[in-house]
Amino acid sequence: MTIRIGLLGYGTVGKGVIEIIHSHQERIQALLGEPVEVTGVLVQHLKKKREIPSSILVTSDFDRLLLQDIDIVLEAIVGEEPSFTYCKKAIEQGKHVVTANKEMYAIHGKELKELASKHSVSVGYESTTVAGTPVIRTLQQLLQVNQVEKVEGILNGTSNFILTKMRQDGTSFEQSLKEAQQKGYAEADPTNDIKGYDAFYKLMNISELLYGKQPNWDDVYVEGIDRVDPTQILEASFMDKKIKHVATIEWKDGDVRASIQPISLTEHHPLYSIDGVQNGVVIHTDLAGPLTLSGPGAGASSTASGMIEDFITIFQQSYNNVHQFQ
Ligand SMILES: NC(=O)C1=CN([C@@H]2O[C@H](COP(=O)(O)OP(=O)(O)OC[C@H]3O[C@@H](n4cnc5c(N)ncnc54)[C@H](OP(=O)(O)O)[C@@H]3O)[C@@H](O)[C@H]2O)C=CC1
Ligand SMILES: N[C@@H](CC=O)C(=O)O
Repeated sequence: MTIRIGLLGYGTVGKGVIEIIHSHQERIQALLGEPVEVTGVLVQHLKKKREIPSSILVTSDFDRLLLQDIDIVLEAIVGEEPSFTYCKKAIEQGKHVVTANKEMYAIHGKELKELASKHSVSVGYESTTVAGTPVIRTLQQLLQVNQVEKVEGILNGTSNFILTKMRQDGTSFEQSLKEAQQKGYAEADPTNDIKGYDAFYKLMNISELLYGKQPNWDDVYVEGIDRVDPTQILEASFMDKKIKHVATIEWKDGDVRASIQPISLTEHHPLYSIDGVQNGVVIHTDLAGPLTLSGPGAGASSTASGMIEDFITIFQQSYNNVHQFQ
């Protein structure tokens, strides 16, 4: 039998997913024992020209996609809605879901997981947070015994790319943002990237995983990189420091505290050397000590890789009759 995938979105990430399924078909089939096929792709603008094989249904009607008898939905569209409605509907019809949509997941992740558990399916969300760099997987693994006291992270590829270009090459903010958009790092509307909200949603997903709750959103200080001045970057460089956009979450005084802001770091900080589109997290644990994990924070290949890894894990678990990611 073939495993049938319904893909939501054919932008940077959606295209990356199709490419990996095509280029790694043999490997995936060896892992799952069955061939894998994308049977339908959901898009917003049907008239856009795309190079999608004619065997794949291209539609803007989600119900039509569901009629394709799919086993799993890979969701790579943008924003809270209609993403949440589609994921919910898919789960209610017994389909697994993998999402890269950090905003939707920060708002509705908990509800989706509970619903998935009721319907004996799974939800994967690795790519919501630092693309395909396995931050979620690593935290899930650590949580078995360790207590994670604090996580500090550079969580937005676009912001780190821009700050690095401004510092290393003296490129303007505007030009660096343009390059980040051309490379597929920035969102089509980059407001959330440069104002810190993209990192905020990722941090909320980490919070939910670590502490089973999120801080009150109004209590979280969120500042983006849009007001960082080239002279501040230069002044930091003169003192051998780098300005980095750092998101922090910790358990303090019986509650979760979080903040997101540009901070000047010395070379002794583990996030100091993380440049360009690379992101990184420092995980402070009680037993394993501080651990640093870094990798690409954005881009087609990395993000699609995270989604495919989730997809494989879900089917391996379902063969073993285990459901539900943490
Ligand atoms: N780019 C990256 O590096 C990363 C992205 N993500 C997340 O992945 C998701 C996709 O990102 P990305 O591929 O960059 O985005 P793009 O803007 O490149 O592509 C978005 C795709 O979604 C489709 N789409 C948007 N809204 C709707 C809708 N209402 N109904 C149906 N289709 C819709 C668009 O259709 P059409 O083509 O017709 O316009 C397009 O194909 C986002 O949630 C993003 O935050 C996560 C990690 C990294
Ligand atoms: N726009 C995001 C994409 C990945 O989540 C970023 O730049 O980090």
